[in-house]
Amino acid sequence: MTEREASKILLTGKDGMVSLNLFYTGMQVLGPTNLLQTTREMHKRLRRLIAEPLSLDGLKNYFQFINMLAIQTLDQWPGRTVFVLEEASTFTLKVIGNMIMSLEPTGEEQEKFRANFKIISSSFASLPFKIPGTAFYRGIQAADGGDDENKLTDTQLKDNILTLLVAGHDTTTAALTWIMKFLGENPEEHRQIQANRKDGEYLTWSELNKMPYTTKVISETLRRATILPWFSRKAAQDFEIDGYKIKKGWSVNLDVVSIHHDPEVFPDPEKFDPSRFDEPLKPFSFLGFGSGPRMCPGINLAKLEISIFIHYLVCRYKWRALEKDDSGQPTLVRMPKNKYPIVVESL
Ligand code: HEM
Repeated sequence: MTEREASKILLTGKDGMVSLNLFYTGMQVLGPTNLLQTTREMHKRLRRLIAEPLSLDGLKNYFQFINMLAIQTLDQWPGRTVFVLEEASTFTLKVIGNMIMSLEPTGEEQEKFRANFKIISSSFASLPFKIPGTAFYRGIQAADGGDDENKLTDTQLKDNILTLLVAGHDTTTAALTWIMKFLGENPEEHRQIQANRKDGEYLTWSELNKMPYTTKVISETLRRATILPWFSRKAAQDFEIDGYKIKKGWSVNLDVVSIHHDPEVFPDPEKFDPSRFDEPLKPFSFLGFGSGPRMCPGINLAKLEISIFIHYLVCRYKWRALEKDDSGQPTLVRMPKNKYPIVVESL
């Protein structure tokens, strides 16, 4: 389905009309109780549990870690060819590894985690989970009300933590890479923030929450690159959509690339233009983080990581792309095929 109207029906999924259609390997890897496969009450409950640690308030705890990691990562960039996709992947994995498992950014455990996660992305493996004891685990358990009967089982916890890792890693990696590709060098907002800062050299929490232009650049990147090009649903009952009769059990896919390139909503759709987001858009025309009950629960985290990284990048460095190649990899999460090679200079 390529129309905005269809996206409204499929994404709001009223009356339990559709469920998320997870491909077979995804179901196997993520386990039977993962958020993506659950529906109705259980889905709502799991969403409620992960909402707190992924809220802006919850994320404050990781702000300093992400700040320092962005600085350290960028410090290593000048003087060599940097494949942005690879670096973005390392950065986002370290962030989520720290959040969910309290992993330090370097050391043996980090290496083990990275190696296993690579296997997980394409098949199965067990992760060196140390979940009990981490702040994230306590956050989830606390949100659960402390009632033993209602506590998530170990399997539910494992499945869902893995789901967050898998759902949050490639997506944020791709977004960070594409944003650098589209951003070119448009540093005004960040240099202004830096110039207005009275003391200290690091980005502060309140500055982070006042970046209107960067927010538009992120949205326009997600529109133009459409990192998740289609969303898949399974019909839980017979229904009709846009005059098509859909039978229970069928897959219905929403073609988000078409919705994001509808010239009626986005004139000259191939052009990168953050000012498209100056005014509110028609409902269901921008689906960078989805919409409805399955809208991305990692939206705050993704924006936080990207904004921090971009801040230090544009304040401290200038960069140049080494290739002019716009093709993407044929993967579910769209990424630049050439991993976006650049060279970087300190300012
Ligand atoms: C820029 C980065 C990201 C993008 C573009 C993105 C995009 C999306 C989109 C479009 C959906 C809805 C898919 C659908 O309706 O079929 C979604 C769902 C989801 N995202 Fe994200 N995401 C990002 C980062 C993250 C992060 C950092 C996390 C976790 C920490 C995360 C966890 C999830 C989960 C668990 C779901 C499924 C929600 C549900 O079924 O209720 N995402 N994401």
